[in-house]
Amino acid sequence: MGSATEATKDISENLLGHKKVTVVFVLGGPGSGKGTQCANIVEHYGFTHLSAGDLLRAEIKSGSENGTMIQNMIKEGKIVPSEVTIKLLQTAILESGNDKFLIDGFPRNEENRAAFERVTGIVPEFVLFFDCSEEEMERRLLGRNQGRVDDNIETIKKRFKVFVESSLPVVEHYESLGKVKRIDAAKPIPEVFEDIKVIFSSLASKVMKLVIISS
Ligand SMILES: Nc1ncnc2c1ncn2[C@@H]1O[C@H](COP(=O)(O)OP(=O)(O)OP(=O)(O)O)[C@@H](O)[C@H]1O
Ligand SMILES: Nc1ccn([C@H]2C[C@H](O)[C@@H](COP(=O)(O)O)O2)c(=O)n1
Ligand SMILES: [Mg+2]
Repeated sequence: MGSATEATKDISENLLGHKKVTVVFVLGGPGSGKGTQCANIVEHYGFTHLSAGDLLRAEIKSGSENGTMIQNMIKEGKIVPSEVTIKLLQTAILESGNDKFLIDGFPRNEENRAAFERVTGIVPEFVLFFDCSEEEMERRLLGRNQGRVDDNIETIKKRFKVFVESSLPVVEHYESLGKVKRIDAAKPIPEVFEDIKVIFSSLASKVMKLVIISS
């Protein structure tokens, strides 16, 4: 029964306001394929995908007072202050109507991580980490063609530096807690998803067991 109790704690004891939620952080370098695979996970496992970068880009488009600051930071490959990004994530979670979320590209640094835990009380179920070489990520970003202001070689180099210096320590933090599930993201898209399916199918059966135990 020990493991069932632990699983209950992990899945249920995070609260956002009065809402209980399950969160998976999806981390990896720029262009490692996070967004691509989140779309697959949503389709198969019913999660809501919240990309911190997409939320920030939507904030720029909305004409918000923070828009210019966000735009400049994204162009420079810098990380936007946590309070801005967390507010966007909190609003999206509360408005979603869902109770399970893929939070993609967040937390990006220690400040993001600590502030999110402090403000929301949410501890991730696990971290899905996309492991990919810079050479491959650079090739993908330069071929992405989605009109992003940061998909140019100058900004890409800056984003890689920020990733190594600020984001990898967050992954190491979760690794020390035994929470990281590492994916070889250099494989072709369908093969990466096959590896991801193993992880999410086992999460789904863990949740099913919990439902049976508690009913
Ligand atoms: N496994 C893969 N093999 C080859 N190309 C891929 C793979 N996964 C994604 N791509 C392509 O690489 C590009 C970047 O993918 P995606 O946008 O999913 O990355 P990301 O990790 O979300 O990047 P960012 O952090 O910049 O948002 C896209 O053009 C996508 O089609
Ligand atoms: N937690 C975050 C996530 C993203 N940003 C900014 C800086 C990133 O370079 C940019 C693009 O993000 P992506 O779409 O690549 O995940 O958005 C941030 O400041 N903080
Ligand atoms: Mg993305």
